[in-house]
Amino acid sequence: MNSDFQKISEIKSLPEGSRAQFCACAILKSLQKRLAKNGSEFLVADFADNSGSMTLMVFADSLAYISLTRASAGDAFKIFGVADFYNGRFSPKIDSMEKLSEEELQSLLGELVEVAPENADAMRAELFSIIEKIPNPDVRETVKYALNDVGEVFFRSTAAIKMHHAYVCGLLEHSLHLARLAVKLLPMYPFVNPSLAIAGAVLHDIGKTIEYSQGLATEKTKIGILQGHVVLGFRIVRKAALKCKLNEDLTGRLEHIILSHQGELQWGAAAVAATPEAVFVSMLDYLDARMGAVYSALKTGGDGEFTDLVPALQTRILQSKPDDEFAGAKVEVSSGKKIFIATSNAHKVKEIKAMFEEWGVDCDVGGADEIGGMPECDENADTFEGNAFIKADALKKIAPADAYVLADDSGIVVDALGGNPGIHSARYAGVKGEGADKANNEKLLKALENIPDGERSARFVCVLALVCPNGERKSFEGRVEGFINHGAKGKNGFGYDPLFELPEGMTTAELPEACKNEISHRARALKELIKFLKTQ
Ligand SMILES: O=c1nc[nH]c2c1ncn2[C@H]1C[C@H](O)[C@@H](COP(=O)(O)OP(=O)(O)OP(=O)(O)O)O1
Ligand SMILES: [Mg+2]
Repeated sequence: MNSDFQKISEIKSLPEGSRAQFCACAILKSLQKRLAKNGSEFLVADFADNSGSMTLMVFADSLAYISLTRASAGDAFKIFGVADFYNGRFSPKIDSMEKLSEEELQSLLGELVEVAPENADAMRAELFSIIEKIPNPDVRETVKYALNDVGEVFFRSTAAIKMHHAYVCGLLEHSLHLARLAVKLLPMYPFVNPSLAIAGAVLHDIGKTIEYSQGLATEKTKIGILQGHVVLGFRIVRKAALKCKLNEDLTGRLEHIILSHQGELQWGAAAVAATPEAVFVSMLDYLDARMGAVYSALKTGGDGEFTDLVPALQTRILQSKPDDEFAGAKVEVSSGKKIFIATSNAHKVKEIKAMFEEWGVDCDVGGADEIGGMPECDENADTFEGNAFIKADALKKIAPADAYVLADDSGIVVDALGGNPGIHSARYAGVKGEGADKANNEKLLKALENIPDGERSARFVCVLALVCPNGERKSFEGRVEGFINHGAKGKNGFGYDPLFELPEGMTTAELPEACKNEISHRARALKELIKFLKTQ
């Protein structure tokens, strides 16, 4: 029967004065009895299909009047009438209407109600994949318990009667949007707890599963009117947290996100957001609710330059697209990680960048000079690791919050000198700046003057310290074994390279850069670090 009825949007655009007959299939959204000036009763009925809505006035002398007096919101009808206009407004004359049988209704459901634009199964799978990323297992279980507790209705419910995401699967779509936003934006705010933020994003509106009747015409339920989705959601989440034995502090903070997500007290929030996670979730909700309202307003459209008034936005929205021939262009934003290297040694930057390029993850590696230069710092720890973190922490203070900071502390450890110069390699000869490498090399050769071959074993050691955007700290060590020769050989590399003889019979200053970057202490540490980054 699909072909023998027309969509409401088609009927409303029939030419004025055509007085064309139509047949529509639509759902009764609301019904009111009114009195005309002459004292006779008439009914005002709002009907909608998935293309739009129309308001019908049905008078007592019409056959349709009898059908309608027995109807209630959510019933679906086949409507026969004539398109007519009154003062330029669509005002059809209704001849008769028949209630759709249950069978007809099921076969037409997709035509009658608006469904979220994204595929429901795919949205559901993506939501669960984000839930699996929640680091804290108790919070993760709490989210799953709450969803399981409310059941399938979460995945079908609308998110609203009118304001935003007001369609089948709108709640799923809106919750997924918040979860996606949370995952994308969390790196910018490392002080926001990720488990609570994602849980709050997924669960913030779960009370709507109870606040709304889940029939074809969404209305508030009795308990929905008496308690509202904020408090209903709080109750669902509290029960889940208690069942999952979430600790008291996390339970209180998760409850607070639900109670405060509505933003302002006059919008129905039970408390003003007072934790980093609650402020974060309420702002994500604000963004997605308003963008959802813009989407619906533009989709419904209208004849004018602007849409009809959008209550959620307190304005009308300009309908025309921007006059921009580049409007379809995708903005290229590197999806990779940003890493800044905390060193004032340009050789280290060059080697690390080359190695990242060779076997890196998708990341953008920069030197400290790109963000204001390496701050002065005192490398006064007594291990390579300690000094590496001193440098990483110094740059972290001025690095963008969503960037990783990586520092390298390295040196040469000579067995005949009891491990010296070791962590003091850079300042071994006490010379700073340009002449340092030369002075260090001369001092080392002098110190080993009387040490015979066979007792000149040494190794390069490198410790890389990584500070992640979320504050996590990791270190990785690499070594390469060799011995100290009797005089500088080779022009490549830096520091002690001309003196460091590999078992193969050449110094690391004689190796081409790419070869050094395969076997060096720095390469070995960096390979471990990249393994870690790939898990991030
Ligand atoms: O592959 C290498 N080939 C030769 N020499 C090397 C190497 N790797 C470290 N080295 C030597 C150079 C310096 O004498 C000391 C590092 O000292 P270290 O404090 O980590 O570096 P640094 O002061 O040059 O720069 P910064 O502290 O800003 O990272 O070990
Ligand atoms: Mg140094």
